[in-house]
Amino acid sequence: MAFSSCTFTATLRTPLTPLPSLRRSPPHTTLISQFIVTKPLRCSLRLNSSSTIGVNPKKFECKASSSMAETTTEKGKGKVQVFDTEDELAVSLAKYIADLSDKYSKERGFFTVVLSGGSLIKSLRKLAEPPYIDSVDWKKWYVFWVDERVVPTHHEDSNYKLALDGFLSKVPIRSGQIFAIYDGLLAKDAADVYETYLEQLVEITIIDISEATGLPKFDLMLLGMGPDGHVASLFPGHPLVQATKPLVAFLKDSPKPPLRRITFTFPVINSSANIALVVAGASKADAVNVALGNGQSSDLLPVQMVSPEGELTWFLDKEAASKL
Ligand SMILES: O=C(O)[C@H](O)[C@@H](O)[C@H](O)[C@H](O)COP(=O)(O)O
Repeated sequence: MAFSSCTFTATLRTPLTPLPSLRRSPPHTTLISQFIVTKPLRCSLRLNSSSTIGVNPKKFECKASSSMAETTTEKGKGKVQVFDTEDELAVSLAKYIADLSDKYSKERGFFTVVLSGGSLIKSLRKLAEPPYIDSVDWKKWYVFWVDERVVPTHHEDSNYKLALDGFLSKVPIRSGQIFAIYDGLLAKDAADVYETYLEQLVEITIIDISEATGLPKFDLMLLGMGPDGHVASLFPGHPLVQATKPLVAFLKDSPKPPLRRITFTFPVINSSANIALVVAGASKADAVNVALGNGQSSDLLPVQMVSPEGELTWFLDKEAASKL
């Protein structure tokens, strides 16, 4: 990468605190030798007799659930929770995140969280309310983005602005621990700088490292999914879906506007300790059915490639699950 340390610190967003003592680490070129191709997700839903969701019990087995959700787990394939309403989904999501925050804050002294854009941010609203606003150890949080649109951070399309307005401005996370993708550079340069920044944070152990891949291992990645099954800015049929490097890539041809975006690629997404896929609304039902049910697609949907080193948990509302 063509950045001196001096350029690197100068490229940080103004609200952020630079880490001037950091030295640049070598790139991950020796660490990513091969992309681990993941199998499509399959799950087995278990429904009780009082279930109101539209799942065909012939396709799925049923088992005990929490009071608000139908919960399914199949070893290695993820946990699937279906909620009657998006509000119930948001309540459960807040508890899930708060529990992980507690675990990693105690175990590691840090909690690294990756956000996406879209409706996910609204679904985080319960974290900014009691009891979590008071009980979560917010000073341990370090926040990142899985993707960003190449627009100024005050632009309506900015994922940073979306998260700031909808979530981050309502919780006491230190501004120096919020790592936006820098908007003042060419897209490729901004992607390179962000990747270098991740390397720096791995070096000082704020971001964990995957023993399996040698890549940054985030404690929690919160992903939304588009109706076409895209996650992050990895779209069906796009070459970046199969990319093994860089860890942070740019594209100029996003099928979803805006065209120019920056995105993590699957090797780093799948090195995560935990991934939550948060999906609500009927427009997502077909893609959910391809990923979790018997639905067919001529393309491998990007969401089918989400397979973290750790735990995968789906948060679905009943509309998104309606074709299962
Ligand atoms: O920048 C983006 O566009 C997002 O990061 C993107 O990956 C988003 O998460 C999905 O498109 C789902 O968005 P919705 O939940 O709004 O459908």
